[in-house]
Amino acid sequence: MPAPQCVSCHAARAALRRPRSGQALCGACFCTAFEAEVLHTVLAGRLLPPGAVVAVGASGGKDSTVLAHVLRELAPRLGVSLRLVAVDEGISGYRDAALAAVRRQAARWDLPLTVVAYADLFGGWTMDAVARSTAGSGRSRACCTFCGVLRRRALEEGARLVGATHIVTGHNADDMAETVLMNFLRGDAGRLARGGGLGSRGEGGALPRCRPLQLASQKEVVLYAHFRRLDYFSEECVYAPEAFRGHARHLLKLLEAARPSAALDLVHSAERLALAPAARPPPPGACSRCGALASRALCQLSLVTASRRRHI
Ligand SMILES: Nc1ncnc2c1ncn2[C@@H]1O[C@H](COP(=O)(O)OP(=O)(O)OP(=O)(O)O)[C@@H](O)[C@H]1O
Repeated sequence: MPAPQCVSCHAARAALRRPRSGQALCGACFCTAFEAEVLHTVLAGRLLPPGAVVAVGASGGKDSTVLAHVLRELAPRLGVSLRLVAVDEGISGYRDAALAAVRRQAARWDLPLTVVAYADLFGGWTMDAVARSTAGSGRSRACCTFCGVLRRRALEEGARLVGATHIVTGHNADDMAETVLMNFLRGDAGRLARGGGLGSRGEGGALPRCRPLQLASQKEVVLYAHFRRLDYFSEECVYAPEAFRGHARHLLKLLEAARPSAALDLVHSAERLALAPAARPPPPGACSRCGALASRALCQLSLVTASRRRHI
């Protein structure tokens, strides 16, 4: 049976059915609709004001590749300029290939790229060194949590280096739904209380951050990359199989099989669960050792480096 006609242009054959709505669209109309939805997310949420210098966290993966491409399309209408900032965590057998993809993208899109490395920012520490130092200690499964904290700091440094006023990352609806599930499963009331808004205005002097793809499903991000023929790096980080996130991902897939809107429902639930400002836990303070943002007395980096010193 031939494919149905695209319900938007009525000229081309449909190439897909949108996973949530079931709408049959051709590739070109799907990409136009996807870009319009991201534009709406940015404008309705007032995420990026005209004149903003936007640092795009570029990992080389599908989400940040799609984000950079869409924002580049929308930049003239939004009145913003873009810089790519990539973080080299020092993960051999993984990050070098991903960085090569980011370099190809920067050249293809003619966007300035800055690479910041953990080793330069954190006294010679790379993720490989952290993983070696925690191996067998029962803390190795926390590698991804730890890396996430350092990456946040590194992205902030990189963004400041290029004169950015805002930071954007490629987290999509599935990523956010997994995080909500993880916060529930860990009983992390503090994070749940902060809710799942589209970004932060910049607590404690940090640059404002936002996630313009937060309402887009992973499937549609992949479809967009396919129809726009984007070149991205698709391998998983070598430390990811140990991460708790994998269980949340599995759980989300089961939920989506029964209820296709499960990921977006979880994202919206997190927004509704956000507590009134007065009932929220206090905002993060400063690490007593290095002064970085921290929700406890010592930040994650100080905790790891302090315990490493004790072992020596
Ligand atoms: N090494 C990095 N350098 C710069 N930004 C990063 C890096 N790793 C992650 N990010 C940012 O954080 C977002 C979410 O991170 P995640 O770990 O899901 O990335 P990924 O799976 O490697 O790639 P992607 O999300 O781009 O497909 C990315 O979309 C990107 O914007």
